[in-house]
Amino acid sequence: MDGLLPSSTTTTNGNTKVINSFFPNPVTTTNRDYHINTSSLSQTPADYFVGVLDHQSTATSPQQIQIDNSNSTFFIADSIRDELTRRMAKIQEMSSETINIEIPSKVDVFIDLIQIDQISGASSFTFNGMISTVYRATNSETGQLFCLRRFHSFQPNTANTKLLMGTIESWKRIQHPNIIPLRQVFTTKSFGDSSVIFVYDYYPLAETIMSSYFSNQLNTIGNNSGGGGGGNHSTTTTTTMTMNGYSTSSRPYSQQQQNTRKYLPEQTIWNYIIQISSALRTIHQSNLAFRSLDPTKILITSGGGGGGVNGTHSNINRGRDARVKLSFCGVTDILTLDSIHSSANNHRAFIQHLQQEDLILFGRFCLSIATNSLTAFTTSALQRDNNHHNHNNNIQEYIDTIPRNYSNDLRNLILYLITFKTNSTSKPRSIDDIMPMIGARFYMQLDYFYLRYDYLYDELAKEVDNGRLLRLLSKLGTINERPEHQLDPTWSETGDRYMLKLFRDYLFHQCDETGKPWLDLGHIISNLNKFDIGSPEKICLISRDAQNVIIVSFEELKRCFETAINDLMQ
Ligand SMILES: Nc1ncnc2c1ncn2[C@@H]1O[C@H](COP(=O)(O)OP(=O)(O)OP(=O)(O)O)[C@@H](O)[C@H]1O
Repeated sequence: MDGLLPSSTTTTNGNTKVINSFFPNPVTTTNRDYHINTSSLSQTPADYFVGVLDHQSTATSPQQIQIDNSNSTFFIADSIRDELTRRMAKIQEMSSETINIEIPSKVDVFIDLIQIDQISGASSFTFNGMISTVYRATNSETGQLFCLRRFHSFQPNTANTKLLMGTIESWKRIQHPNIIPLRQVFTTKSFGDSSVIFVYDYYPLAETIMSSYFSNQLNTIGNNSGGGGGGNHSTTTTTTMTMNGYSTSSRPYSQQQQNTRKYLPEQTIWNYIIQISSALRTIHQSNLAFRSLDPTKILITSGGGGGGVNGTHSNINRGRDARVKLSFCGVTDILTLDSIHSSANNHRAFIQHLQQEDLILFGRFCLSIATNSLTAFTTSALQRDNNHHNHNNNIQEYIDTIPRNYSNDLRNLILYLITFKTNSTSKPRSIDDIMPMIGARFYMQLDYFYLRYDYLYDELAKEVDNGRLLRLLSKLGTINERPEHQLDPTWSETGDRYMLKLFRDYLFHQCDETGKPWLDLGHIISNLNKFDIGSPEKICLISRDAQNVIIVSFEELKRCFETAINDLMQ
């Protein structure tokens, strides 16, 4: 129904009048009545082509009940439609610009590979000396889209295939709303080298936290290791930085201009904390560690624009309904296979150590978003490894800035996560420890998401109705004027199907008194609804040459329609 403007309505004495919405100069509806009653039957046939709109308040379809003075009661809210439309456009993007001779036409079962985010024009990511490239691809067997992360020139470790397969299976089993699931891992020579491909679910328009919040700071890393606050822009376009063991290429200056946001609302930070901690909890409970927690590996998959619970834009709610997901799951484990340990005890201790590292990285991540400083993440990452004392001093500077903008609770949570305990006798921390620190904010965020859920459900209901009408119209279009049935009496101009053709004219091809096309979405929708439910109400159908006039009920039309569509489907 997109593209058709909705009708507005007025209600007088229990009658709802749908006012022409479709065209700028609507025909006045006051004197129009499409209900076939004795008085209307006395009209001339031509009168029936004049606009006909008048809903009784005892409307029989949900669509009629929904109609009111506002467009938003008729169609899904603009903010949701915008986001979904942009997603669809992204999905359908098959741009010729991205045709790249280095990309094979088929990799395993995947076709139509398009490199995602070719920001610097080159593969931007290295891990353990391996270059990584991310593609969107279509599974040729199912038509589903996936995200393929390829590591170039991979030498598989054949020493422990059982452990490798076990690790892959453990990651594939993880299902969580804040984790992008790993579907498959395979090696391929399709790119002309020996590559390993990690297959993940694809999220159109997903944006990394890095590009969403920190792209304007990338070039300052390395030059600026002081206290919190965003850095100045540099006009350099190809700086390379190292973060958490990975090297990344920075964005061009034009891209850095996009996100110059100051401090995030505290609720948004708690929103991220709740979602990411929940993901880590599931990973840790599965005896695994994420090992890659940094701003480039956390994706905002929806709601980053701050639509708000009811679709209204507000800065206060910016990011409050953002959905975040951890990407890159399993990569470190599978590529390094460094979890090979002879005894079960060693293995447990090793995983526990990695989980502690996850908590520290999580703390650094929270610190960086709370201070709006990528340096808070990278400095602490580097300095912790080099010198604990300096590390603590510099981190303290960042932590001290938190209460200027946020609660002590947030500060304490970050401090708890970030504090690196060297004492091997101290009890290992668990992600569950932070639950009491989040406290009642869980409820606040949950309430917020429930409200959003209810709102989205209501919006969905409108489109369900529109979807029903689209299916009805598709069937009607399929039946009408099929050339191969021209000689078949049941399909001919005198048969049952003829009425459906006249009904099509009745819906779409009416003219006003002056012979001008009369277009009204309300007329179309209300009559389609009556047709769909097979209302006993009658209408008058007139042939184009005005020689045939047929009085028929919607019920009868529906019977013709069902017979016709059943015939076609056999
Ligand atoms: N599952 C996914 N669905 C959709 N897009 C994804 C998915 N995983 C990653 N992406 C997108 O692919 C792009 C590249 O991902 P990557 O993890 O390499 O991030 P990056 O910011 O380019 O990091 P780096 O600079 O370290 O390479 C990012 O724009 C990210 O949003």
